[in-house]
Amino acid sequence: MAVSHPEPRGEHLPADADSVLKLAAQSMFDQFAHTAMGMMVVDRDHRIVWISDGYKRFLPALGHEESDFVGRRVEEVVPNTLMAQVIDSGQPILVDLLTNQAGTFLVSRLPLRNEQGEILGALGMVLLDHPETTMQPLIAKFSRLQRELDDARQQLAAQRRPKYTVASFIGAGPAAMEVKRQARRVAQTDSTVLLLGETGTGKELLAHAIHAASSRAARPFVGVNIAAIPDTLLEAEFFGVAAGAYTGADRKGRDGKFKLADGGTLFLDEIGDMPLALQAKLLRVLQEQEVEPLGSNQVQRVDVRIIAATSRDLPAMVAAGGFRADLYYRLNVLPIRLPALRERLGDIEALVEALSDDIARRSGTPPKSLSADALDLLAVQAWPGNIRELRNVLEQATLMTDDLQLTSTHFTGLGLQAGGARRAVPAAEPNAPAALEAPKPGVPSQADIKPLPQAIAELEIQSIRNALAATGGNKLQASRLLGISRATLYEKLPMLAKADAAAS
Ligand SMILES: Nc1ncnc2c1ncn2[C@@H]1O[C@H](COP(=O)(O)OP(=O)(O)OP(=O)(O)O)[C@@H](O)[C@H]1O
Repeated sequence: MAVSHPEPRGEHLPADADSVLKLAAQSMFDQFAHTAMGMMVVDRDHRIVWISDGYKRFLPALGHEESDFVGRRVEEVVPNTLMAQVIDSGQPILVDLLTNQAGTFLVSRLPLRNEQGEILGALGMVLLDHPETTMQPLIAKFSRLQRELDDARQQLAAQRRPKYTVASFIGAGPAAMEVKRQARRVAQTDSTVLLLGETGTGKELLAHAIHAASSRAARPFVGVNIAAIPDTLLEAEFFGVAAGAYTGADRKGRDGKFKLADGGTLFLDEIGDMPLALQAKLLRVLQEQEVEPLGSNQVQRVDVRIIAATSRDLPAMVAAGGFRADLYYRLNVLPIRLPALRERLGDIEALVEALSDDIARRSGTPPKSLSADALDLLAVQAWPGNIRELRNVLEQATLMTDDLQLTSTHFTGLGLQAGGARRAVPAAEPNAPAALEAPKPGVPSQADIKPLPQAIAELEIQSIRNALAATGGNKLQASRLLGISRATLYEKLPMLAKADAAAS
């Protein structure tokens, strides 16, 4: 297309390419600064360092004043912005629509680099502040999609909101009070916390509580049970997968747990089960606060507080070469040891009350009280599975009867014995047919014969129960005894709960 230009008067363009480019860049910037509705500059830590005068008029709608806007991380004060993505990826977003409570805007975002090409930050421009008038159909569709996305994000945030506070950790004895004191103290810091204790002592509950009491409470709490994920998938689960790195389900790329927990807390449950190769990578992430998704050669900055937990003896694992010493010291900054239930039996009554209320609320049944002899019986048990086991026993006793008060008989029926020992309870058979003929001594009667799939399933359930009982609930040890992977054991655990429910 021929364009007629007025005859240049006076100065000409500089002759060398470098100067021409500099001139072009300067002119473009001046032009944009003039015509754009607003501009902002953000540094590589996502903090806003400058906004133009034009931008300031959006501040009231965003709910901020200049003094509490400049200096903040852009994603905290501009909902739905992609400035952070531009900085982290180094890729510009030349034209985009941004919608938030201040309106819908046509925006452009460019990374800012130094002469070595390193990212220093990004420049954001609001090109048009009422694009709906000129781009109506596109905007309508975009606004609908954005609303749907906001709803989905809110639902996700609600799911990730902490479920427990420090007050949810029931117990008023000295051991429980000390745990709560330590939890409140570490919540005030941003350091790594290591929760140590047997299975079922409340490590996950406490991790939620520490997050809820910390300055990160409004940001996500993301939990990963390392023992439940096959080793081959752990790396992708932690660090994510870059788009295009794989075919199939991960083709579009996927954020890892570190990224999902950005700004919040990442709970690494069963850290003692982490394979050695991944321990080295985790250590690097903790030191650098940067992750590199699989199949990408770009790092993403993350700001994550780690709470790790284990029921295993980490110093012994370090000594045996199964856990890296450097990672152990990195994690063991603020250790909290959770007492086993048998070390705080004085809390049983308070725990029973809180757990019974919770069971009643969840099952929609009236809350049940416990007689004194029932409490005495519970107080002499060893509780290898700790509070989780206490809860399961209460749940089974509650579902077994309509009585509003549970007595010791309800619990002896479940195998609990006065001396604290356990009697094996045969699995109930609600649909067992009546005996067809009198059994001959030494020969099984026909009524004893079960369909093979049922017999196999029962044997499987019983073997898993035995392995868990023999290892005090340690799933890794139990899976080793059974000769199956931890992941397979976790897949099978719901069968046990189903069998319990069917038996009661
Ligand atoms: N102090 C407590 N007060 C009330 N409930 C508790 C307490 N401790 C644990 N629980 C309950 O016991 C169950 C097990 O707790 P949790 O999952 O936190 O234990 P854990 O130590 O993380 O177990 P694991 O090591 O097996 O993952 C949960 O239902 C939890 O709510």
